[in-house]
Amino acid sequence: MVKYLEFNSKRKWKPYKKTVISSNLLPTNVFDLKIKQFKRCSKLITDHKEQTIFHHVGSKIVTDREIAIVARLEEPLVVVLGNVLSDEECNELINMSTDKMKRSKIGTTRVENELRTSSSMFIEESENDIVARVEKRVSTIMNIPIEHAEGLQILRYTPGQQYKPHYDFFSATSKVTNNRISTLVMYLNDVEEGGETFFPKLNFSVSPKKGMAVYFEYFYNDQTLNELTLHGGAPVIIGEKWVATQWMRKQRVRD
Ligand SMILES: O=C(O)CCC(=O)C(=O)O
Ligand SMILES: [Fe+2]
Repeated sequence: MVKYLEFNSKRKWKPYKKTVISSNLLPTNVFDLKIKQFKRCSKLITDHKEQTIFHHVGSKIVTDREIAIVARLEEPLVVVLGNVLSDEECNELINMSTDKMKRSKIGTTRVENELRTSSSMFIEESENDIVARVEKRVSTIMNIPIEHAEGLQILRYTPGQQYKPHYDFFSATSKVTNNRISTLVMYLNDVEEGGETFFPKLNFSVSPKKGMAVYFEYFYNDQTLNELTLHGGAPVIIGEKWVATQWMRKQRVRD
């Protein structure tokens, strides 16, 4: 009898006993052997996983609302979340921003650039009760104190507008010392067609849905994991797309 490991319902590796198949006897069930190989491989992967900022497990995050963990990719960590914002909060964020929209400015130099063709604006910190409530919730979800948060950025895309693949962190050559470490993109409306947030290196995309969000982080020691978070906003085909993006920095940016 030999001890094997299996992943139990509480996400813990538990030993279990199984009779070993003698090496000079071919297993009658090849599928059984494949399962054993898979278990050994997945144990190796788990052992080498890097620590993440996002610490929530299971299917829920309890804040002032109950957030649903809908799907997750482990490394790099990309999490799809449901019920992040109420309809009222989405509508209010859109209304607040509509009048203030300017052509998007991107990067540290804040120049206009074809990388992003949407319009955007930053919401001042805790501009009203709704913003303060959303920021608090976002800080709980992202597991980072609100002092590390840039102001919420609101983006509006009309048909044909997009955000080409990019990294949210600044490159080593940019000389930014307090870099970004994680992102939460919240969808403020339903888009009739197009506008997916896509991760070309992961072959993964998320369709916008009002109140839902996608979270990802890029604070890994292994730079290749950070670079797998390349992402963009696909062109909107029909309708409009509104998102609120929260970027978190390694060190505080507010008092
Ligand atoms: O619009 C999207 O889906 C992505 C937005 C984004 O990448 C960002 O705001 O950094
Ligand atoms: Fe981005």
